[in-house]
Amino acid sequence: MAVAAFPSCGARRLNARPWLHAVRSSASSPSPPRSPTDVDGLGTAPTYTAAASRSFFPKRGQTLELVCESLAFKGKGVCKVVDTGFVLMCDRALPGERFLGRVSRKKGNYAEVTKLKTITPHWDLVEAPCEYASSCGGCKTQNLAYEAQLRAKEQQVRDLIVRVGRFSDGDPECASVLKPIVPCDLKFHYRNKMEFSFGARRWIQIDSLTDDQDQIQRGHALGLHAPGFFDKVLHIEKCLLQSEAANKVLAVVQDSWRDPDLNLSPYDVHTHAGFLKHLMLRTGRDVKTGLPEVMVNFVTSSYRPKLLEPLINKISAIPEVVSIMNNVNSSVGNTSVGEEEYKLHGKSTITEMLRGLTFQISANSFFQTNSHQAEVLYKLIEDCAGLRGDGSEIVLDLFCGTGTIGLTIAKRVRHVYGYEVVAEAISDARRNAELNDIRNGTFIQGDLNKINDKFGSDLPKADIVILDPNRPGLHMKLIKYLLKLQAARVVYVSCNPATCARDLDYLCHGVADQGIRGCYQLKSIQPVDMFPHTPHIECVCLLELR
Ligand SMILES: C[S@@+](CC[C@H](N)C(=O)[O-])C[C@H]1O[C@@H](n2cnc3c(N)ncnc32)[C@H](O)[C@@H]1O
Repeated sequence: MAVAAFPSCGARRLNARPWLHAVRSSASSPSPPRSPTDVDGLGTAPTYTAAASRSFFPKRGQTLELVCESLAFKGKGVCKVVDTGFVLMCDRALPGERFLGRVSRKKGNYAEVTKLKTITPHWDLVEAPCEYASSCGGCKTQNLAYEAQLRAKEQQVRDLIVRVGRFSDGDPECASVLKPIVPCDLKFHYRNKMEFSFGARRWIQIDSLTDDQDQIQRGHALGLHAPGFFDKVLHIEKCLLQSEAANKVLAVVQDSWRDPDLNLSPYDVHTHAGFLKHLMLRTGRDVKTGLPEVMVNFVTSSYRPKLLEPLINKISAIPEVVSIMNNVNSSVGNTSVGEEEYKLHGKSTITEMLRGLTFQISANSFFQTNSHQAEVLYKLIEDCAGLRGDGSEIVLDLFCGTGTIGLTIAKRVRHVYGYEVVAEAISDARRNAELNDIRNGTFIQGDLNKINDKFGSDLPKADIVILDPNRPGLHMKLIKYLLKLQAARVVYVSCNPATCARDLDYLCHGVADQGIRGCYQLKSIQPVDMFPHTPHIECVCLLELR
C-alpha cells in the first residue's frame, strides 16, 4: 500500500542548529523576549543576567566563588558569581551549593565553569547510593533528594514554556495547563538497556585519586564514558540503574575479560586496534512467567566467535541469559549497531510486555528504556488521545519507532498509520502487529524532515496525531503539514522540553516572520519522570484545534 509521499527515505543526521535561527528570530513578537543564550544548541539558558553583571565578564581559567540557584536544561546548575551576579553554568552544581569553580568556556553572554571544590553543600542533600555517582556521566543528581529533582524538572518545563513557548504564566487558564510531574515509582533498576564500553584508557574518579595520580590511567576498563570524553572509560563493576540480572552478567564479564589467557583486547579509539568495543545488556520479561530475560550483545571490531567462547560459556550459565548476540562493527565510529549480526547463544530476540501487548526486541531495535514508566506514559498518551471508544478514529503515529504507541491503541480505533525513518524499526513494528494479531496498523518508512506537499494526501484524514520525535523536535515542514491538516487533537510526546516548547509555540501562535498562523490551543502539559537521577524530562502535551 503506497501511502507515503517522501522524496527520499534515507536516514540523515538530525541537527538542531537550523532551528536556532527560528527560535531567535521570533523574539520580535510582542510576547516576553527569549534569552539569546543557548545551551549546546538545544535549549536556552535562563535569563538571569543582572544589570550589575554586564560590566563583569570572567576570564577563561579564572577561579570564582559561586552559588547555584537552580537547575537548567541538561541538568546544568545555573550559578551566580557571589559579588556581581554574573551567570555561569556548571555541570553537577546543585541548587543552594556554594563552591569554587574555574571558568572553562565563554559562550555568548554567559560562561561555563568546572566545579573545583564545594564550600557549602546544596539544599536537599542525600547520600548517593552508587559509588560512582560523583564521576559517572549516567546519574548526575543522585545526591539530590528525589522530591527536589522533581521540583527542578517541573520548574524547567515551566520556564521553557513561558520563555520559549511564549505561554503566559500570569494567565490562570495557562497556569492550569501545566500539570504536576508524575514521579517514577522505581528510583533504581529501571533501565532495561545499558551500553558499556571497553576502553584502553581508564578514567579514575576524582575522589579516589592520590595526589600524584593523573585521572587518566593506562589500565583497561569496561564501563561508562567519562563525561565529555569519547576515549576515556570509567571502570564500573555494577550499575544501579540496570536490572539485578544484568548486573550479574556485568560481574561475570568483569571477572574474566582481562584474564591474559583469554587474549581479549579492548578496542582503542585512537589506534583503532583491539577487539572488544561495547557490551550491551537488555532486560525483558518472559511472557509466560513474567521473569526477567537478558540479552547480551557483544559489539566487536571483527567476527571471531572462538575468542568469545570462554566468556559465552560463563555468561550462558546465568539462568536469566536467554540470548547472546554479536554485532560486528569494523568501522572506526563508536556506534554499537554492527554491519553484521550473529547469534552466539539462545534466541535472537527477547520479549517485553506493554499495556497488555507483547513486543519482540532485537539487539538494535528501539524500545522505551524504562518499561515500568512506559506503562504510565502510554496510559497518559491514550488518555490525552481522548478516544471515543467506537473504533471510528484514524490515528497518525509519527516517529513511531517499533510501533509501540500506535499498537497499544490500535484495538480502539479504525486505523493507525505509523511513520518512522529507521527501516529495521518499521520491520519490528510490522512483526509486533502480527505477533499481537493487530491488522489495522500500517507502518511506513520515511524521513519526516523531508516530506513534500503530497505527504499524507493518500490517507484518510487523521482525527488524532501522535508525535514522538527525538530531541531536535519537529522540522518546519512537519509543522506546516500539521497546521494544514487540522486534526482535532494532537498529542505531542517529547523528550526535550526546549524543542517541545518551541514547537508548541509554532503550532499555537504561528510563525510570524513566515506568515504562518497557529491553529491549536494548548490544553495540557504533563511532565513525566522516566529517568530519576538524570536531567532527562519527558512531557505529554495535548493540543486541540481552535
Ligand atoms: C523518541 S523515539 C519514539 C519511538 C516510539 N514512538 C516509542 O515510543 O517507542 C523517536 C523515533 O523517531 C525516529 N525518527 C527520528 N528522526 C526521524 C525522522 N526525521 N523521520 C522519521 N522518524 C524519525 C527515531 O528513529 C525514533 O524511532
